[in-house]
Amino acid sequence: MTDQRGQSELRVAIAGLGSIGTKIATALDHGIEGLALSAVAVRDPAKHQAFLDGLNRPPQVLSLDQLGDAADIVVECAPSSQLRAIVEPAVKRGKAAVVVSVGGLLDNFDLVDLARANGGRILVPTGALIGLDAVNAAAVGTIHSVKMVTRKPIDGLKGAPFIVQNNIDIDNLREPLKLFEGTAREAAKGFPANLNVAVALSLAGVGPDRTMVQIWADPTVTRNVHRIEVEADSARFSMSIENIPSDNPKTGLITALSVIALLRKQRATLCVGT
Ligand SMILES: NC(=O)C1=CN([C@@H]2O[C@H](COP(=O)(O)OP(=O)(O)OC[C@H]3O[C@@H](n4cnc5c(N)ncnc54)[C@H](O)[C@@H]3O)[C@@H](O)[C@H]2O)C=CC1
Ligand SMILES: O=C([O-])CC(=O)C(=O)O
Repeated sequence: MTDQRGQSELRVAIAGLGSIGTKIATALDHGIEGLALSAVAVRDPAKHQAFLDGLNRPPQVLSLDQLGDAADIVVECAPSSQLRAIVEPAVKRGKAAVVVSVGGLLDNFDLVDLARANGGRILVPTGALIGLDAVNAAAVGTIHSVKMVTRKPIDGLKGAPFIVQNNIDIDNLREPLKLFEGTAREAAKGFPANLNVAVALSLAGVGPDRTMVQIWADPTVTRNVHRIEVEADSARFSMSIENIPSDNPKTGLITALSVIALLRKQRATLCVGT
């Protein structure tokens, strides 16, 4: 199908139909200007059959490595352990990969070179965070420091490797406990399913080794709270966001919406924000 500008519809594939992936699939099925859902990859097809049958235009169900053939944009919404298996075949074929498990990108950064060599692209949405447009803009000048403080309810942190390895009991907390203070790179290792936002912030700004992060387990909050402070030669800004957890308590509801907003921009006539 072509639009009024003679452009053909962009085909989108989704890898992983969990809390984020199903919302993006539904939005595409309901209609995003110039885009169509062409394929999905799931771990257990039987589990998702009823959902897929309920879509107006059910996509093909393919393996992870086939998505780059069936789509122009492959959206990664799976655990970070699958990042390479999803992104590599797509960018090798010169396609775009939208990455939500952005923490996993740090250990697979050669994928950026691979994309560059093959005309592919890697797009990181703002996700569960706020204000990466301002951080991007400030980074065109000089950023002196970026600090982030994350507070999450206990369920949003349970099972994180840093907590398990250090035998920290967070189940019986009555007061906020600072679990971690360090760089975004270290945070991504210790909290791979909880701190993607810190890595996205670092890639927008001063990188994973200069972006400083605190992580608190906080039994007094019901939302995933992120506060950012940036000091730059163009501006000083503080931003905070209080995310309502989705059916996956580690994942804020706004994350899927951020990806949908990014997808809308791919073919929108009016684009607002960088
Ligand atoms: N960038 C950001 O701001 C944020 C990123 N995330 C990250 O996004 C990713 C997805 O999050 P959710 O949707 O909440 O997770 P989820 O656990 O709800 O969904 C992940 C899905 O991937 C599927 N999956 C696992 N292995 C697969 C495979 N080999 N092939 C196909 N599908 C497979 C699972 O069955 C599950 O349905 C996670 O890595 C999470 O850490 C989460 C929140 C914010
Ligand atoms: O960054 C993440 O992985 C998730 C997160 O903090 C949120 O949803 O607020």
